[in-house]
Amino acid sequence: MNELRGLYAITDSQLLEGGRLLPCVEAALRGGAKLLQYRDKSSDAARRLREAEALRELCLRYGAQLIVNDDLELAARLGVGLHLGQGDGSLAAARALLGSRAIIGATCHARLELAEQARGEGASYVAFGRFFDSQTKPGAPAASLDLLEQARARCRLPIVAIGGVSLDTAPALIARGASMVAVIHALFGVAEPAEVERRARAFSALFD
Ligand SMILES: Cc1ncc(COP(=O)(O)OP(=O)(O)O)c(N)n1
Ligand SMILES: Cc1nc(C(=O)O)sc1CCOP(=O)(O)O
Ligand SMILES: [Mg+2]
Repeated sequence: MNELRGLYAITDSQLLEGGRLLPCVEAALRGGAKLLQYRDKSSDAARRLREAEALRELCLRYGAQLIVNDDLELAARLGVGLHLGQGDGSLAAARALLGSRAIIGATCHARLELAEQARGEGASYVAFGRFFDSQTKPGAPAASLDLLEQARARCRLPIVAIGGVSLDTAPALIARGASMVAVIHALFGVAEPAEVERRARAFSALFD
């Protein structure tokens, strides 16, 4: 499995509507994204399956890993990774179903004890946030850079930082111990795939 370090791109159905999903995701992968999360809150199961299959194919082509948000059944059907928030179901059950090689991530907000628990239940990475103002999820609980430093010191899993991550804010997160930065708006909130690729390259270069 690839090292969990670098850009973690997360899709957004509103930002990527109108046929933009695949060209913009391909641009992010061309720009070096290592993980791609399919985050779609709709209940259109047929479309979700179709889109996730297409994303799995793209990830395969670019050597990246696909993670499905929230939906254990879809992740199991496609044989890909899964991200679970608090309240999205049992991490231990997901690990049992997806197997030891699957990448499974857990939302820990700003709480170190949740990271410890997630590690015990088989998480591959822990995600903390939101670190900055987020256009995508403005109401997510806030986390501080100090928390990130404490997590780095105490937590033996790769750490994902999320929430308001931009090319301006990412360097501080990486300096304080983030293994990956998870980005929606600052990556996909632009019109042209070429600009998505440029931004992905710039995020990826922060990890060199
Ligand atoms: C990498 C990463 N970190 C955190 C989240 C948030 O998960 P959750 O709290 O379950 O919220 P939703 O994304 O489901 O709205 C995430 N998706 N990815
Ligand atoms: C999906 C999500 N979860 C968060 C958390 O803090 O758990 S913040 C967030 C949104 C991230 O999008 P953007 O890069 O546009 O801020
Ligand atoms: Mg969730």
